[in-house]
Amino acid sequence: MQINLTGLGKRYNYEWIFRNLTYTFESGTAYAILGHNGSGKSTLLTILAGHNLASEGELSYLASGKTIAPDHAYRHLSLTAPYLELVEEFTLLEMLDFHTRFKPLRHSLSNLDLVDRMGLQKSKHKYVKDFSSGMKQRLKLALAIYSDSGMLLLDEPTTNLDQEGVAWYQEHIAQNREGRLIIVGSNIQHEYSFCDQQLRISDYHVNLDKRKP
Ligand SMILES: Nc1ncnc2c1ncn2[C@@H]1O[C@H](COP(=O)(O)OP(=O)(O)OP(=O)(O)O)[C@@H](O)[C@H]1O
Repeated sequence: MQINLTGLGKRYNYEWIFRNLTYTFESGTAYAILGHNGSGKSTLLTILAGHNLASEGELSYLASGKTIAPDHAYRHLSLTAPYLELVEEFTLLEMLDFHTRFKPLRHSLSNLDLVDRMGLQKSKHKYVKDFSSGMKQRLKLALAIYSDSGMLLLDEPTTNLDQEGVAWYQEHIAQNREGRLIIVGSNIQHEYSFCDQQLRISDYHVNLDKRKP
């Protein structure tokens, strides 16, 4: 997998969030998108995921050397983000049945195998709405990490996780990163410490001072 960005820019109304972003993301590499609150990390991730449109520039996806149409990119990626909701009315097993109908799991794992990997055996018949916030986050992460996708986009992946949950995240990423393109939006070291490359979104902010005569 490869994502190529050329002169990418995004603005909301009259406010440019970033501009002139030219960058290549490649399989086998993990990237951290870094920046302070409100700097545009989530905005860039939603554009990469095809959930949001750039205001200028070009974005292209390649799989095995072939161009993928942007509206088909979702087939190759999995995403987790604080704003993405689980189906609260499902039990854990119902949630996994629903999800894996659209996105099968990697390594031919069964849904029960995934329950084991999450360490949520005792909660398999519990409604998602009754999960703690840390259990919900672990479920969201597991669905993303264990989906059979070449691109893994993780926005603030350890939100609501305690120390044990963070260790679980690090362990399962390490076991499932090989050959994949991973992009983490974060400003917390333990979320992106495994990443090979760092992209500072603030390097692409429009510096208004520079435009003054
Ligand atoms: N739909 C929207 N309409 C208008 N402005 C928006 C919209 N979404 C985001 N913004 C603005 O874009 C900027 C970047 O927001 P974004 O959520 O991408 O930042 P972030 O780096 O992910 O922040 P955080 O670390 O707080 O999650 C902010 O100023 C935000 O208010």
